[in-house]
Amino acid sequence: MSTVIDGRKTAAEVVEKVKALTADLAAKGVSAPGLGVVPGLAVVIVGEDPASQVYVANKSRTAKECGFHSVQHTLATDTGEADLLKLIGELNADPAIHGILVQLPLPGHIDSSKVIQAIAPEKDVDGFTYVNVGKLGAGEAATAFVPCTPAGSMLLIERVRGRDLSGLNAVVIGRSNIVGKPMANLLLAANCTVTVAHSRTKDLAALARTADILVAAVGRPEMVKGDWVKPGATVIDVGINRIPAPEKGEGRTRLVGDVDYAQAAEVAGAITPVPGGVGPMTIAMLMANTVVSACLAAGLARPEF
Ligand SMILES: Nc1nc(=O)c2c([nH]1)NC[C@@H]1CN(c3ccc(C(=O)N[C@@H](CCC(=O)O)C(=O)O)cc3)C=[N+]21
Repeated sequence: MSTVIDGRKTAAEVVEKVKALTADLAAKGVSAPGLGVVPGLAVVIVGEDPASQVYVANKSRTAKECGFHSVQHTLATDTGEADLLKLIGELNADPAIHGILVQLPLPGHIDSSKVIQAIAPEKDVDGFTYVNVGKLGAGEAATAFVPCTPAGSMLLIERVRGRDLSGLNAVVIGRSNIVGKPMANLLLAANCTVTVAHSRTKDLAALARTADILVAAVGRPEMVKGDWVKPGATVIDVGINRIPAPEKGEGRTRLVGDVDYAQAAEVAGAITPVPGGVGPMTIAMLMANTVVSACLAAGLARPEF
Protein backbone atom coordinates (compact mmCIF):
# COMPACT_ATOMS: atom_id res chain seq x y z
CA MET A 1 0.00 0.00 0.00
CA SER A 2 1.17 3.47 -0.79
CA THR A 3 1.59 6.63 1.23
CA VAL A 4 -1.44 8.89 0.94
CA ILE A 5 -0.27 12.43 0.16
CA ASP A 6 -2.40 14.69 2.36
CA GLY A 7 -3.21 17.80 0.31
CA ARG A 8 -5.37 19.28 3.04
CA LYS A 9 -2.48 19.20 5.51
CA THR A 10 0.06 20.75 3.13
CA ALA A 11 -2.53 23.33 2.04
CA ALA A 12 -3.13 24.27 5.68
CA GLU A 13 0.63 24.75 6.13
CA VAL A 14 0.75 27.05 3.10
CA VAL A 15 -2.24 29.01 4.41
CA GLU A 16 -0.50 29.39 7.82
CA LYS A 17 2.51 30.89 6.07
CA VAL A 18 0.26 33.22 4.06
CA LYS A 19 -1.41 34.36 7.31
CA ALA A 20 1.96 35.09 8.90
CA LEU A 21 3.13 37.09 5.86
CA THR A 22 -0.18 38.98 5.83
CA ALA A 23 0.24 39.88 9.50
CA ASP A 24 3.81 41.10 8.76
CA LEU A 25 2.54 43.27 5.91
CA ALA A 26 -0.13 44.80 8.13
CA ALA A 27 2.52 45.68 10.70
CA LYS A 28 5.07 47.05 8.21
CA GLY A 29 3.42 50.37 7.44
CA VAL A 30 4.85 50.65 3.94
CA SER A 31 2.31 52.76 2.11
CA ALA A 32 2.41 55.44 4.78
CA PRO A 33 3.72 55.48 8.34
CA GLY A 34 1.48 53.30 10.47
CA LEU A 35 -0.66 52.31 7.51
CA GLY A 36 -0.11 48.68 6.60
CA VAL A 37 -0.79 46.84 3.37
CA VAL A 38 -3.65 44.34 3.21
CA PRO A 39 -3.42 41.80 0.34
CA GLY A 40 -6.47 42.20 -1.90
CA LEU A 41 -7.94 39.41 -4.03
CA ALA A 42 -10.73 39.96 -6.55
CA VAL A 43 -12.57 36.92 -7.88
CA VAL A 44 -14.77 37.45 -10.94
CA ILE A 45 -17.41 34.90 -11.87
CA VAL A 46 -19.75 35.13 -14.83
CA GLY A 47 -22.90 33.05 -14.72
CA GLU A 48 -24.48 30.59 -12.37
CA ASP A 49 -22.63 27.29 -12.81
CA PRO A 50 -23.17 25.67 -9.37
CA ALA A 51 -19.77 23.88 -9.33
CA SER A 52 -18.01 27.15 -10.13
CA GLN A 53 -19.87 28.85 -7.31
CA VAL A 54 -18.67 26.24 -4.82
CA TYR A 55 -15.03 26.82 -5.82
CA VAL A 56 -15.45 30.57 -5.74
CA ALA A 57 -17.05 30.44 -2.30
CA ASN A 58 -14.11 28.29 -1.06
CA LYS A 59 -11.62 30.79 -2.45
CA SER A 60 -13.37 33.76 -0.86
CA ARG A 61 -13.61 31.97 2.49
CA THR A 62 -9.92 31.06 2.51
CA ALA A 63 -8.98 34.61 1.48
CA LYS A 64 -10.87 36.00 4.48
CA GLU A 65 -9.24 33.40 6.74
CA CYS A 66 -5.84 34.66 5.52
CA GLY A 67 -6.77 38.21 6.49
CA PHE A 68 -7.10 39.42 2.92
CA HIS A 69 -9.34 42.10 1.52
CA SER A 70 -11.53 39.78 -0.55
CA VAL A 71 -14.03 40.95 -3.13
CA GLN A 72 -16.23 38.86 -5.36
CA HIS A 73 -17.86 40.13 -8.55
CA THR A 74 -20.69 37.88 -9.67
CA LEU A 75 -21.90 38.94 -13.11
CA ALA A 76 -24.97 37.77 -15.02
CA THR A 77 -24.48 35.03 -17.65
CA ASP A 78 -25.40 37.47 -20.43
CA THR A 79 -22.77 40.05 -19.38
CA GLY A 80 -21.05 41.43 -22.46
CA GLU A 81 -17.34 41.08 -23.13
CA ALA A 82 -16.89 44.86 -23.08
CA ASP A 83 -18.38 45.12 -19.59
CA LEU A 84 -16.11 42.36 -18.33
CA LEU A 85 -13.07 44.06 -19.87
CA LYS A 86 -14.10 47.31 -18.22
CA LEU A 87 -14.24 45.61 -14.82
CA ILE A 88 -10.79 44.08 -15.36
CA GLY A 89 -9.47 47.54 -16.22
CA GLU A 90 -10.89 48.94 -12.98
CA LEU A 91 -9.38 46.12 -10.93
CA ASN A 92 -6.01 46.58 -12.67
CA ALA A 93 -6.06 50.25 -11.60
CA ASP A 94 -7.25 49.61 -8.03
CA PRO A 95 -4.29 49.80 -5.61
CA ALA A 96 -6.23 47.78 -3.00
CA ILE A 97 -6.29 44.76 -5.35
CA HIS A 98 -3.15 42.63 -5.76
CA GLY A 99 -4.67 39.54 -7.34
CA ILE A 100 -7.37 39.10 -10.01
CA LEU A 101 -8.91 35.73 -10.80
CA VAL A 102 -11.49 35.32 -13.54
CA GLN A 103 -13.17 31.97 -13.00
CA LEU A 104 -13.03 29.73 -16.07
CA PRO A 105 -14.78 28.58 -18.15
CA LEU A 106 -16.48 31.80 -19.27
CA PRO A 107 -19.77 31.71 -21.23
CA GLY A 108 -19.35 30.98 -24.96
CA HIS A 109 -20.09 34.52 -26.18
CA ILE A 110 -17.01 35.84 -24.35
CA ASP A 111 -13.47 35.50 -25.74
CA SER A 112 -11.70 34.01 -22.69
CA SER A 113 -8.24 34.66 -24.04
CA LYS A 114 -8.99 38.36 -24.58
CA VAL A 115 -10.30 38.68 -21.03
CA ILE A 116 -7.39 36.78 -19.41
CA GLN A 117 -4.80 38.77 -21.35
CA ALA A 118 -6.42 42.00 -20.17
CA ILE A 119 -5.31 41.22 -16.60
CA ALA A 120 -2.18 43.14 -15.55
CA PRO A 121 0.59 40.50 -15.37
CA GLU A 122 1.63 41.70 -11.90
CA LYS A 123 -1.91 40.95 -10.65
CA ASP A 124 -2.30 37.71 -12.63
CA VAL A 125 -2.28 35.30 -9.69
CA ASP A 126 -3.58 32.49 -11.94
CA GLY A 127 -0.40 32.78 -14.03
CA PHE A 128 -2.32 32.72 -17.33
CA THR A 129 -1.06 35.94 -19.00
CA TYR A 130 1.60 35.70 -21.68
CA VAL A 131 4.18 37.39 -19.45
CA ASN A 132 3.82 34.75 -16.74
CA VAL A 133 3.50 31.84 -19.19
CA GLY A 134 6.62 33.12 -20.98
CA LYS A 135 8.67 33.46 -17.79
CA LEU A 136 7.83 29.90 -16.78
CA GLY A 137 8.70 28.64 -20.26
CA ALA A 138 11.99 30.57 -20.18
CA GLY A 139 12.97 28.97 -16.87
CA GLU A 140 12.23 32.12 -14.88
CA ALA A 141 9.48 30.78 -12.65
CA ALA A 142 11.16 32.44 -9.67
CA THR A 143 9.92 35.84 -10.90
CA ALA A 144 6.60 34.65 -12.37
CA PHE A 145 3.19 33.75 -11.08
CA VAL A 146 2.90 30.02 -11.69
CA PRO A 147 -0.62 28.55 -12.24
CA CYS A 148 -1.98 27.38 -8.89
CA THR A 149 -2.78 23.73 -9.65
CA PRO A 150 0.65 22.81 -11.05
CA ALA A 151 2.40 24.92 -8.38
CA GLY A 152 0.46 23.08 -5.67
CA SER A 153 1.14 19.72 -7.29
CA MET A 154 4.89 20.49 -7.27
CA LEU A 155 4.78 21.24 -3.53
CA LEU A 156 3.15 17.85 -2.96
CA ILE A 157 5.78 16.10 -5.11
CA GLU A 158 8.49 17.93 -3.16
CA ARG A 159 7.14 16.52 0.11
CA VAL A 160 7.70 13.00 -1.20
CA ARG A 161 10.71 13.31 -3.50
CA GLY A 162 12.49 16.51 -2.47
CA ARG A 163 13.22 19.57 -4.61
CA ASP A 164 15.68 18.07 -7.04
CA LEU A 165 14.09 15.40 -9.22
CA SER A 166 17.25 14.58 -11.23
CA GLY A 167 17.18 11.16 -12.84
CA LEU A 168 13.43 10.71 -12.53
CA ASN A 169 11.07 10.15 -15.46
CA ALA A 170 7.88 12.20 -15.32
CA VAL A 171 4.83 11.60 -17.49
CA VAL A 172 2.14 14.28 -17.59
CA ILE A 173 -1.14 13.10 -19.09
CA GLY A 174 -2.90 16.18 -20.47
CA ARG A 175 -1.61 19.20 -22.38
CA SER A 176 -3.85 22.04 -21.21
CA ASN A 177 -2.50 25.55 -20.71
CA ILE A 178 -3.88 25.49 -17.16
CA VAL A 179 -2.27 22.27 -15.93
CA GLY A 180 -0.43 19.99 -18.39
CA LYS A 181 1.93 22.48 -20.03
CA PRO A 182 2.92 24.46 -16.91
CA MET A 183 3.28 21.19 -14.97
CA ALA A 184 5.70 19.87 -17.61
CA ASN A 185 7.75 23.08 -17.38
CA LEU A 186 7.96 22.87 -13.59
CA LEU A 187 9.04 19.22 -13.68
CA LEU A 188 11.65 20.09 -16.31
CA ALA A 189 12.94 22.94 -14.13
CA ALA A 190 13.31 20.38 -11.31
CA ASN A 191 15.49 18.24 -13.65
CA CYS A 192 12.99 15.50 -14.50
CA THR A 193 12.94 13.86 -17.90
CA VAL A 194 9.45 14.88 -18.97
CA THR A 195 6.98 13.39 -21.45
CA VAL A 196 3.64 15.06 -22.12
CA ALA A 197 0.97 12.60 -23.22
CA HIS A 198 -2.48 13.38 -24.61
CA SER A 199 -5.44 11.91 -26.47
CA ARG A 200 -3.33 11.13 -29.57
CA THR A 201 -0.57 9.38 -27.65
CA LYS A 202 0.03 5.74 -28.66
CA ASP A 203 0.06 3.06 -25.96
CA LEU A 204 -0.52 5.45 -23.10
CA ALA A 205 -0.56 2.64 -20.53
CA ALA A 206 2.97 1.52 -21.45
CA LEU A 207 4.24 5.09 -21.43
CA ALA A 208 2.62 5.79 -18.05
CA ARG A 209 4.37 2.71 -16.64
CA THR A 210 7.76 4.35 -17.33
CA ALA A 211 6.91 7.22 -14.97
CA ASP A 212 8.52 7.69 -11.57
CA ILE A 213 6.22 10.70 -11.30
CA LEU A 214 2.84 10.34 -12.99
CA VAL A 215 0.55 13.35 -13.26
CA ALA A 216 -3.00 12.77 -14.52
CA ALA A 217 -4.81 15.87 -15.77
CA VAL A 218 -7.21 14.75 -18.48
CA GLY A 219 -10.66 15.10 -16.95
CA ARG A 220 -11.65 11.47 -17.54
CA PRO A 221 -12.95 9.74 -14.43
CA GLU A 222 -10.70 6.89 -13.20
CA MET A 223 -8.92 6.52 -16.54
CA VAL A 224 -5.51 5.63 -15.09
CA LYS A 225 -5.65 1.99 -13.99
CA GLY A 226 -3.44 0.11 -11.55
CA ASP A 227 -1.43 -1.56 -14.33
CA TRP A 228 -0.53 1.88 -15.75
CA VAL A 229 1.46 2.64 -12.60
CA LYS A 230 5.12 1.76 -12.07
CA PRO A 231 5.63 0.14 -8.66
CA GLY A 232 6.77 2.82 -6.21
CA ALA A 233 5.77 5.75 -8.46
CA THR A 234 4.49 9.08 -7.13
CA VAL A 235 0.99 9.58 -8.54
CA ILE A 236 -0.56 13.07 -8.66
CA ASP A 237 -4.24 13.07 -9.55
CA VAL A 238 -5.38 16.46 -10.80
CA GLY A 239 -8.81 15.30 -11.96
CA ILE A 240 -11.99 16.31 -10.18
CA ASN A 241 -14.95 14.47 -11.70
CA ARG A 242 -18.41 14.17 -10.23
CA ILE A 243 -19.91 10.79 -11.12
CA PRO A 244 -23.20 9.09 -10.20
CA ALA A 245 -23.06 7.11 -6.95
CA PRO A 246 -26.21 4.97 -6.90
CA GLU A 247 -24.74 3.02 -3.94
CA LYS A 248 -25.23 6.21 -1.87
CA GLY A 249 -28.83 6.47 -2.99
CA GLU A 250 -30.77 7.60 -6.02
CA GLY A 251 -29.50 10.75 -7.68
CA ARG A 252 -26.41 10.95 -5.42
CA THR A 253 -22.93 11.65 -6.74
CA ARG A 254 -19.32 11.34 -5.59
CA LEU A 255 -16.01 12.93 -6.56
CA VAL A 256 -13.36 10.84 -8.27
CA GLY A 257 -10.07 11.75 -9.92
CA ASP A 258 -8.57 10.77 -13.26
CA VAL A 259 -6.89 7.85 -11.47
CA ASP A 260 -8.58 4.63 -10.36
CA TYR A 261 -7.51 5.23 -6.76
CA ALA A 262 -8.23 1.78 -5.31
CA GLN A 263 -6.15 0.09 -8.02
CA ALA A 264 -3.33 2.65 -8.22
CA ALA A 265 -2.88 2.80 -4.44
CA GLU A 266 -1.91 -0.90 -4.51
CA VAL A 267 1.06 -0.16 -6.77
CA ALA A 268 2.15 3.47 -6.21
CA GLY A 269 4.74 4.56 -3.65
CA ALA A 270 2.68 7.67 -2.90
CA ILE A 271 -0.61 8.96 -4.26
CA THR A 272 -2.89 11.99 -3.88
CA PRO A 273 -6.55 11.28 -3.02
CA VAL A 274 -9.58 13.03 -4.54
CA PRO A 275 -10.97 14.93 -2.74
CA GLY A 276 -8.26 16.09 -0.31
CA GLY A 277 -5.28 16.07 -2.68
CA VAL A 278 -4.51 18.63 -5.36
CA GLY A 279 -7.81 20.58 -4.97
CA PRO A 280 -7.03 22.17 -1.59
CA MET A 281 -3.49 22.97 -2.83
CA THR A 282 -4.92 24.94 -5.76
CA ILE A 283 -6.72 27.27 -3.38
CA ALA A 284 -3.73 27.54 -1.04
CA MET A 285 -1.41 28.51 -3.92
CA LEU A 286 -3.85 31.21 -5.02
CA MET A 287 -3.47 32.72 -1.55
CA ALA A 288 0.31 32.32 -1.77
CA ASN A 289 0.45 34.09 -5.15
CA THR A 290 -1.74 36.91 -3.82
CA VAL A 291 0.42 37.58 -0.76
CA VAL A 292 3.52 37.44 -3.00
CA SER A 293 1.91 40.05 -5.25
CA ALA A 294 1.13 42.28 -2.25
CA CYS A 295 4.72 42.00 -0.97
CA LEU A 296 6.11 42.92 -4.40
CA ALA A 297 3.69 45.85 -4.72
CA ALA A 298 4.93 47.09 -1.34
CA GLY A 299 8.54 46.93 -2.55
CA LEU A 300 9.40 44.02 -0.25
CA ALA A 301 11.37 40.88 -1.04
CA ARG A 302 9.49 38.07 -2.71
CA PRO A 303 8.60 35.37 -0.16
CA GLU A 304 9.15 31.72 -1.15
CA PHE A 305 6.80 28.80 -0.76
N1 LIG B 1 -9.33 31.01 -13.32
C1 LIG B 1 -9.52 29.86 -12.70
N2 LIG B 1 -8.63 29.41 -11.80
C2 LIG B 1 -8.83 28.23 -11.14
O1 LIG B 1 -8.00 27.83 -10.29
C3 LIG B 1 -10.01 27.47 -11.42
C4 LIG B 1 -10.90 27.97 -12.37
N3 LIG B 1 -10.63 29.16 -13.01
N4 LIG B 1 -12.04 27.32 -12.69
C5 LIG B 1 -12.42 26.10 -11.98
C6 LIG B 1 -11.22 25.34 -11.51
C7 LIG B 1 -11.51 24.30 -10.46
N5 LIG B 1 -10.73 24.68 -9.31
C8 LIG B 1 -10.74 23.99 -8.10
C9 LIG B 1 -10.09 24.44 -6.98
C10 LIG B 1 -10.18 23.77 -5.78
C11 LIG B 1 -10.91 22.62 -5.67
C12 LIG B 1 -11.02 21.92 -4.37
O2 LIG B 1 -10.67 22.46 -3.33
N6 LIG B 1 -11.52 20.67 -4.31
C13 LIG B 1 -11.70 19.92 -3.09
C14 LIG B 1 -13.13 19.42 -2.90
C15 LIG B 1 -14.18 20.09 -3.68
C16 LIG B 1 -15.58 19.49 -3.50
O3 LIG B 1 -15.82 18.79 -2.51
O4 LIG B 1 -16.39 19.75 -4.39
C17 LIG B 1 -10.79 18.71 -3.08
O5 LIG B 1 -10.35 18.29 -4.15
O6 LIG B 1 -10.56 18.19 -2.00
C18 LIG B 1 -11.55 22.14 -6.78
C19 LIG B 1 -11.46 22.81 -7.97
C20 LIG B 1 -10.06 25.83 -9.58
N7 LIG B 1 -10.30 26.26 -10.81
